[in-house]
Amino acid sequence: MWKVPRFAAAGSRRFSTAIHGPCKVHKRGTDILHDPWFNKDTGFPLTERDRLGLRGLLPPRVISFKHQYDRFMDSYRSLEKNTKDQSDKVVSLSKWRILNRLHDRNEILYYSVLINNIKEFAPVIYTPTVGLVCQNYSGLFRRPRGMYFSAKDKGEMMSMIYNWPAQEVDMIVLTDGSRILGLGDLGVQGIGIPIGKLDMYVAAAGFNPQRILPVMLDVGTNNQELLDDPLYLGVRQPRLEGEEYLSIVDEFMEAVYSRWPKAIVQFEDFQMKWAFETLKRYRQRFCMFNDDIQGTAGVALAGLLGTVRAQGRPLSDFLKQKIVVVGAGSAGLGVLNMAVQAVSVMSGSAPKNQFFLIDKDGLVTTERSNLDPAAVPFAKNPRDLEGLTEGASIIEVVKMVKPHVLLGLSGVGGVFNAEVLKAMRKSVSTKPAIFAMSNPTMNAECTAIEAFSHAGENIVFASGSPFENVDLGNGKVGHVNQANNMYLFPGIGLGTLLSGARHITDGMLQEAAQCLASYMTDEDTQKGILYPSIDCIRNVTAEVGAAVLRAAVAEGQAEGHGDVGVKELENMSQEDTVEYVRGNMWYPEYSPLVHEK
Ligand SMILES: NC(=O)C1=CN([C@@H]2O[C@H](COP(=O)(O)OP(=O)(O)OC[C@H]3O[C@@H](n4cnc5c(N)ncnc54)[C@H](O)[C@@H]3O)[C@@H](O)[C@H]2O)C=CC1
Ligand SMILES: CC(=O)C(=O)O
Ligand SMILES: [Mg+2]
Repeated sequence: MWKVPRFAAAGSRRFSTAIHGPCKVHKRGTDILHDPWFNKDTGFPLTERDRLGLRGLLPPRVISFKHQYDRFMDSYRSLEKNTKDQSDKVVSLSKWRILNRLHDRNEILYYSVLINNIKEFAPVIYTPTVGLVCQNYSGLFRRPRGMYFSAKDKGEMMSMIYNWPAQEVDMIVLTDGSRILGLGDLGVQGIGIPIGKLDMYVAAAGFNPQRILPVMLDVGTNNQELLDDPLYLGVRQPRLEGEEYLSIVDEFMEAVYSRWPKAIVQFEDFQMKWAFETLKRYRQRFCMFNDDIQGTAGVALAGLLGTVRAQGRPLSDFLKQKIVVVGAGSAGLGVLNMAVQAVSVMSGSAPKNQFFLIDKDGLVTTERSNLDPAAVPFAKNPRDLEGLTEGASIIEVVKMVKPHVLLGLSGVGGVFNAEVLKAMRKSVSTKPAIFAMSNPTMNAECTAIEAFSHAGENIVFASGSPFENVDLGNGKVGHVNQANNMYLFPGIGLGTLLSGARHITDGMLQEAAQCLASYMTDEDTQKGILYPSIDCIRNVTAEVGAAVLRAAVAEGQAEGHGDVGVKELENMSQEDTVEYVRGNMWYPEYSPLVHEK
């Protein structure tokens, strides 16, 4: 059953004094300075410079880590000051570039500034700026990051995978670039998304950046503009389809698991047909999940349960909520699948006329010709619809249903227009909820200001990309939530890794969603605050990771990790498990480097 426990927020460690064990490095001299995993810039102590053949290759003064950190932040602040009159696009890309240059030079310093300023930097390395970066990636490209497997590499992947320099990989984020955020097919340029997601894995879950791998599966693109662009860096051919496509993904998955049998693969931003097909094809064979289908679903469900609490109602009222989902793609259908599972768990039966699904052709009913099989369970029987017919528009549905929640995962900016939002004033809920979850910002179904000004001040609002809170006048503030799968995927990954599970089950994902749903207090939810601040994302991830791990143990999926066996996992209390997960998070600190041939 869905419970409502509460957890104390924990602060992040800023500059830890913990002594790290030495780190082996198989290089010397300039090779170390050019390797962002090991480079400390001017921070190398003199003894280390002697040991590693660095003496004379750096200016003589040794700069402390804190000094390096402050120096970077000062440069960042100057850049902000110097670009303040420029367009949003120029400012965003300048911020991304300065962070990216640090990422390419010194990862410890990069992750330190990222973790300590996550609220400010997440919108730069993740949504929305990552969308702009992907759109311009071929021009922005300077240094490679991650791996690229293309349609031209068929038959070679089993050996190519050994080109990756790390002996161990824990987490892979894989895309084929076919549906990047709400921006469509960006081909090879979509690599920015795995990179941004994995930055969130490091920042939120403390994955070791030496054990993560962003991957682009370049099977061509159907984006003619990119095919015509002389700078385009991907394979210049239309996307592979059917068996040809699947054989490339199969070969990649076999190659990954032959080298790293315990790695976890997150599928990200695949167009809907391949998102569902690959999930079905691999989830029983490999330790993988689809973030857009499963991660998004858990975050949305947590938000939907939060809206029930925001109305001051018991969670069992979820069964009475009318919810209109706009967007019948991988994300929208993922949300509905999980919402239906939650209803079944709560009531023991299927939902009754509670959920309404709308796609680009309007309300989805059983009368639809060519109904997508994945949408069939949510297609309305016209007999159950009073006054609505197949293909009814959003405004017609909202006026007729007067839903508690209007949730957008359509990828279409502005589709919740003034008329639709005004119609939400007639919602049967005391606190109507509007979730404009599409990314990046320009693809959000509405802005926060539009939602509060048209739908009224008593709404609950959430968006996929961040918006500022809205000043409602008279000292009142309209709270903006960020309903983004970043609240779950890091914990799903970390909990799975530490459990040693070979598969990611529905039970593990449901526990992740429930944990997030119960994270906020009643007091917060009644103020319209459904999700925690991103500032405490490591704490959220520790709780979510522990919930996933415990579910894996309870279901007999866990096999243990490292020196910690299943028996020890079984004997951990809930608090012990949270501490165990937290204790396994990597923190960016310089370790002494020891040369080994
Ligand atoms: N906030 C979050 O955590 C997440 C947000 N998303 C966002 O959700 C959006 C959709 O993602 P997917 O489902 O994977 O895409 P998709 O391409 O699989 O599905 C899009 C759906 O929207 C429908 N649609 C298009 N135009 C419409 C219109 N004018 N009115 C109503 N429906 C319309 C399409 O028919 C389709 O069913 C993207 O913008 C993505 O960034 C996706 C995953 C997570
Ligand atoms: C957040 C995310 O995964 C998306 O917009 O696709
Ligand atoms: Mg995604």
